Amino acid sequence: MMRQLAPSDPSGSYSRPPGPFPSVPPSYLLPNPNPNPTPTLHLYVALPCPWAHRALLVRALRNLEPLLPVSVAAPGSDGSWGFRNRRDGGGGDETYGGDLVPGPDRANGRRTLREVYGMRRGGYDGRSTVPMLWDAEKKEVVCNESYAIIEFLNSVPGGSGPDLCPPELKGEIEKWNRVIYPSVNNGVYRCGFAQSQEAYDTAVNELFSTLDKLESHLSSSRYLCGETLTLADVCLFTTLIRFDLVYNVLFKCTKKKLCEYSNLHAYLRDIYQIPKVAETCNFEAIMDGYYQTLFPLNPSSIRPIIPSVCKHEFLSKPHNRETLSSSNKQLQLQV
Ligand SMILES: N[C@@H](CCC(=O)N[C@@H](CS)C(=O)NCC(=O)O)C(=O)O
Repeated sequence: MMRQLAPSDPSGSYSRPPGPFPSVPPSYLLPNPNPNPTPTLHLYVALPCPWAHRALLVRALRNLEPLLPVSVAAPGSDGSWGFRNRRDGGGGDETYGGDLVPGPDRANGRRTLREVYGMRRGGYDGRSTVPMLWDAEKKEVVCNESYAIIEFLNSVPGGSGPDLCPPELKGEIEKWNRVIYPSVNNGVYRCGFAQSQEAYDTAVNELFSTLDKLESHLSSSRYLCGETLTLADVCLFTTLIRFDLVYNVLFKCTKKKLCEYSNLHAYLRDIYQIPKVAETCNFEAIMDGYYQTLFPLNPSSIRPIIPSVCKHEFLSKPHNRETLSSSNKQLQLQV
């Protein structure tokens, strides 16, 4: 059962299959003289997914909602992504905020994400993953690798709000990503999908030793790269917001709860309280998505009660991190 859910190498370690559309083709990249740079682009996401959450966050922080419509899929009975029609109780009001609930496929009117992938010329029989950037005019998948999508969305002309990847921080952002991706973002999956004790032990020790280092780094740095929120923070946030809700319990990331790390938890609250971020976090959908669909890990599909530290009221408590921003202008990467 686990083998179907999570491919592993001979040692039992989870190995994430690479996506077949790893980068945004240069024709979509700058310089782009088109006054509306994304006229035909459409974003497919699902609310439980941390990788799709990255794209929703950058879309919100860069104020791209008017330029980039979104369709929100939900897990179907077989765990694959599907869309809800209005008569199924699906959302779909066009006002901002109202689009972040599972609803219809607004670009193609299909019932499942697999059908959308299958519309591309040449067909498709790979994994139908979110996030996925779609060219509605060419009927083609542009990219389905979250980091490439968020780098692209950050650079799209017409976006406003802070640059999340300023040139002077690009090197440092990449260094953080090399730490965070294997040990934390993919690290929680390496714990949950391990198929041998040894693979689990390696993954869980790597995860918590990295969280310990992040805890120490964030004691004197407001964000990972100093006082500027960057794409590296976006990537860390979408894993941390799911940590006590899901990964601590379902993926056996049990050494500590995230709320036991005072700096990491305050950092999480700090980002959560940035305008529009909370609207991208749907705790009910996250719980349903993980506990009800990862059948081999939770055969009864019982959804545990949401811990109080994961609720909006708790995440809205003061974080007192504003003062860190001015005291630390010369940060060095310490991990
Ligand atoms: N490398 C991809 C991973 C995306 C991914 O694994 N998405 C999951 C949801 S969390 C998915 O859509 N899985 C469906 C499937 O494997 O069929 C990224 O970072 O964008």
